[in-house]
This record gives sequence, structure tokens and C-alpha cells, in this order.
Amino acid sequence: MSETIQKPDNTGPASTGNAVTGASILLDKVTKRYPGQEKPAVDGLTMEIPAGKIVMLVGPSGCGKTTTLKMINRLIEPTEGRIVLDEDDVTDIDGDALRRRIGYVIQAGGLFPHMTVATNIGIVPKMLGWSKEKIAARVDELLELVSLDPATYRDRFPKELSGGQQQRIGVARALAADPPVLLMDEPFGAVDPITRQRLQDELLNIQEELQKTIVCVTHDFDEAVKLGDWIAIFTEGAQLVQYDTPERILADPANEFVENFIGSGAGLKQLTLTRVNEVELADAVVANIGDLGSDVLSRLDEAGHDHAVVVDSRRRPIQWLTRRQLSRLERVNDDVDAKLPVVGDRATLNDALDTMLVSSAGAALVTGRRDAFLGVIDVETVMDAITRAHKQAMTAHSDGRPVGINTGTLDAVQAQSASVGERPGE
Ligand SMILES: Nc1ncnc2c1ncn2[C@@H]1O[C@H](COP(=O)(O)OP(=O)(O)OP(=O)(O)O)[C@@H](O)[C@H]1O
Repeated sequence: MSETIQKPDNTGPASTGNAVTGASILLDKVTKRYPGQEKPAVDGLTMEIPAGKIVMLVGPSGCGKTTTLKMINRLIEPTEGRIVLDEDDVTDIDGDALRRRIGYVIQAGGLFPHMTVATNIGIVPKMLGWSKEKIAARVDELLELVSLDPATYRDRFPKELSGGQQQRIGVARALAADPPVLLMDEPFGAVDPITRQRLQDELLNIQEELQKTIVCVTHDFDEAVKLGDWIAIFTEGAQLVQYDTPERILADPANEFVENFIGSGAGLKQLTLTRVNEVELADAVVANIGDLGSDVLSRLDEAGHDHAVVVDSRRRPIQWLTRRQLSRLERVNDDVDAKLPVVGDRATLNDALDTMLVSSAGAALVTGRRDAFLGVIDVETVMDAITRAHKQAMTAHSDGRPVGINTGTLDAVQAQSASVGERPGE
């Protein structure tokens, strides 16, 4: 079933113009047999992981995700097959040296309890022989990157940190020597849902800046959809059932196993794929403090609208007034409605929908930089966006999809596709 290689267009996060610092990874027909086990934990897996992308490994418990991940930095030695970083075959190089080129993040950060935050972060740079000053500067830079104030946190011990803070330090430590590859094993598994969401957002921000190659194991399919440029869905023996963009997996699951794995609400999950700044916002009539109520009402008539958005001197929305409310006002005042349904333009459509539903307004006000008002998003816009995303995913071009199979080496796959002019499965 995984013999088919499909190639949609690579619809990862919008390009930011930052240089890719990640390395590509190739697992070439890699197998792991544990002693005493009848079946291999990973069976002949060939998988390309493109440079600068986030690849999420998902699948049922025991299917071989962690074994696959740990073979990349050779915490687990493959029984057969090759691992190639960029052009460099690293299958037989010294494991310790390899691990200095690959950051590794585990649940709860995996910090050494008897070392301070700074010492934890500086471990690899110290092994690499960096000077004290260079390490200290790097520690502070990384603490800033993961949104922790260096002066407050650098001398703390792990037990003096919250779960989310420990996890951030784990990420900072993995990035210390600026490795091209970051491996993450259930990195956000041990924190509460809200902290988890925040850490995921932070990881996306960091990735936008650094463009590492990130391979991440998760049990949480929603997390895979949110973070992944590509998602690899495995079944037992690390058999690749589908290796594709989140959009394509949601719109066109390869088979019933994937459908079951995605679970219900594929349409709603698609909402996490689109951000508010990707959809067209509706215009609104904007009123300033001090405007005459009657003037604002005639502007509403002209525009054919029923609501006006009141903004303060920095264009931040403070009220959303109906015709009725306006008709009672001589002039617009500076009251601030604490319950305004507001979303930032980087929020997902899912967040926007939540805001609309909670406010029962059927719409939300969108703000951009420095919380300035940008426009209105309504339920119809969100619904249209889902339909459009679904159609796009179904008809997307299939260029750039990385190879993922369990039936041959990359060379064999390429030779086969060259002989027919394209990759198989098309
Ligand atoms: N050290 C080991 N010795 C023997 N068998 C092992 C060892 N480690 C893992 N296995 C087996 O290999 C298979 C794959 O394990 P692996 O940990 O890679 O799965 P996983 O998909 O990461 O699972 P989970 O989601 O439960 O963490 C399982 O059947 C497991 O029991």
C-alpha cells in the first residue's frame, strides 16, 4: 500500500525569506531488528526529509516512531540501511560526534537536575571547546529566543521552573551549537493544553527564523497538523501508509486506516491550517472617539452596514456599536468593551471561530501589528475558506513531495521513476 508515491505541491509555511540552515536527511532502506523480537521494529524504511522542513511522525503505539527517530542520531543503531545527512553518509561515523550535529529534545526537556539552566544549555558548546564568554553570550541569546528573561532564569535549577519553562530550556539546549537538525520526541507531551499551544506557536516562530530540519514524534494528530510541513503516518514496522502535507492527508486520506487515525472532524481540523491573515476580511465602518452619532449612522446607511467599530487614537478597537446603540449617543465615547470578540491576524481560523462562537456575534474583529484594527471576519468567510482549502488540496500539483516507501532504496526508486519519466504512483 505504501508503494505509491504521491507528490503534491509543498505547501509549508509561507516563505519568509530567511535562509534555510537545516540539512536534508535520507533514511535509505533502514531496518531495525531488536534482539529477541520476531518482527523488525522498522522494516526497510526509505524516507526523504527535506531541508528546512518540519516532518511529523505519527502512528499507533509501538509502530516504530521513536526507533525511527533515534536511528537518525544513532541513539539506536540501524541493523541495515544507510542514514545520509545532506550528502554525507553518517551511518558509520562516530555516534557522539554525530549527536553534536543533531539537537535532541525529549519530553519535559530532559534537563540535568543538578545543573543550572545556563550549564544545561551550554553542555554541547562546552564539549565543543567554546570559550566561557562565547558560551555565556550564546546562553543569553537562546533564552531570549525561547522567550525567557536571561537575568531571571540563567542561574535557576530545573526544579525551580514550570513544565513549560523546562520544555523551553530543552529546546534552547538542543539549539545551542546551532545544529542543522532537531529531533523531538513528544516534546510537548508533559504540559497542559494551553502551555502546549503556546509552545507550539513559539516553535513555529523559532522555525520561521531558523529554518532547521525538524523531525518530531507525536501522539497528537492535531499537533502534527499544526506543526508539520509533512506528516508521515506509520503502521506497525514503520510501514509508511501516507507521507504527505497535512492538507492532503485531511482532504484525501490514503485509506481507511488513515481515516480512522485522523478521527472525526477532518473539516474542523482544516481550520487549524489556515490563518486569519490568509483570508479576505470584510470592511467595516470605523468611528473615532468624539464622532457625532448621527454622522456615524449616515455612514452606516451609505455602506449598508449595521455595526460600527470604534477605535482609539492608536486604532485599537474598543467598542462595536449597533445602530440602536448609536442612535442613543450624541457623540461616540471612549468606553472600552472588555468583551469585544477580537482575534489577532496570526490566529488560526479555528481560534477565530472559537472567538465568534463565544461572543455569539457571528463575526470577530481582527487586529494586526500593535493591536490595530484591520477588518472583520465572519462565519461565512471561515466556511468559504474551508471549502476552498479542501478543493485546493484535492487538485494541488504534486511537485516536491519527498519519497517515502518501504520497498526499496532511494536509488532504486529514482532509477524506476527515471525509466518511466516520473516517480511511480502518478
Ligand atoms: N530496546 C528494545 N528492545 C526490544 N524491543 C523494543 C525495544 N525498543 C522498542 N522495541 C519494540 O519495537 C517496536 C517499536 O517501538 P517504538 O518505541 O519505536 O514505537 P513507537 O511508535 O515510538 O511507540 P510509542 O508511541 O508507544 O512510543 C515496539 O514493538 C517495541 O516494543
